[in-house]
Amino acid sequence: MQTMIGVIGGSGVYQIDGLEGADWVTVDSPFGAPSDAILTGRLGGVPMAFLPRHGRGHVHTPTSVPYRANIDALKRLGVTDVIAVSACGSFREEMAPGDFVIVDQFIDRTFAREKSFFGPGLVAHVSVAHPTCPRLGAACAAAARAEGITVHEGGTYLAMEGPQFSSLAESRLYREVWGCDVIGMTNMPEAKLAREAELCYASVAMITDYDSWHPEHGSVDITQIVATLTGNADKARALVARLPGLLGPERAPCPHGCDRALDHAILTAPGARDPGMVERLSAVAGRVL
Ligand SMILES: CSC[C@H]1O[C@H](OP(=O)(O)O)[C@H](O)[C@@H]1O
Ligand SMILES: Nc1ncnc2[nH]cnc12
Repeated sequence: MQTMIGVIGGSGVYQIDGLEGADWVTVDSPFGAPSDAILTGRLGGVPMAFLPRHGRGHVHTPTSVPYRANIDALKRLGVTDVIAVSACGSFREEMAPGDFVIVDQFIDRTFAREKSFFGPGLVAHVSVAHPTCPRLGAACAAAARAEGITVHEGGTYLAMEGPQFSSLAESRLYREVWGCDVIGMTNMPEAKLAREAELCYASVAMITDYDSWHPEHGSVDITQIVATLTGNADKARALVARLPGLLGPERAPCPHGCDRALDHAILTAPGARDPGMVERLSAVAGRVL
């Protein structure tokens, strides 16, 4: 099978450079319009698709990002591996602004978003015990190291609804009681939906600030975040440029089973399935429907 890398660019990452045959394509999805057109092309001989999560010009809030349409559209284009690049606050002294963290766990505190492609008439339950792909995460870590980026492998991401940043009490709770490492507003339900769509998903958290727990840094300051974002975005683009060489054009089945997540997940009997739902899920779940 052929590799196709999908990159979801977060705050500050609205385009990537160097794609051969670069073309912004509009992809229709039964789940609505994606955040923007998708930049397609080839990098290092490997097909790539880039989608700015908030749209060019940053028009979507973390709540209004059309997560289902985005993942469905990437799947329709043939993407096999999704790299999510996201600005995050840090709960750890040693995870400093400018560092990257390869996230491997999440606590999902979002509450105002559609979290599944499935529903009445087509019910499915996938496991997200291990919501990211270790193979893809290791490639991102290797790419970061090759670029001289300080990278921490493994970390728990607290996904909050936003758009306001956390209170001091919330920040302390997430850090001291729940043991989280970073905080952001967008990787959930994105990671859950990628798993439902049988896509390998890795999350690269780019630290912009210390959230509000840090006694010497005080409240989260958006001006400081934006200043750090610019440097982080350049590093993220350099990391992405390394991925084709690390992943290669040919792809074996995922050793962790991300691409087979739906093997036993659908509970609705074939004769009881809603034909409209089956049609809507033709890209996400077509392999097993
Ligand atoms: C720019 S600060 C808050 C904003 O940045 C992050 O977005 P993304 O994850 O898309 O990089 C965070 O989740 C908030 O949406
Ligand atoms: N401190 C923070 N909290 C939530 N999302 C963020 N994105 C960047 N910094 C953040």
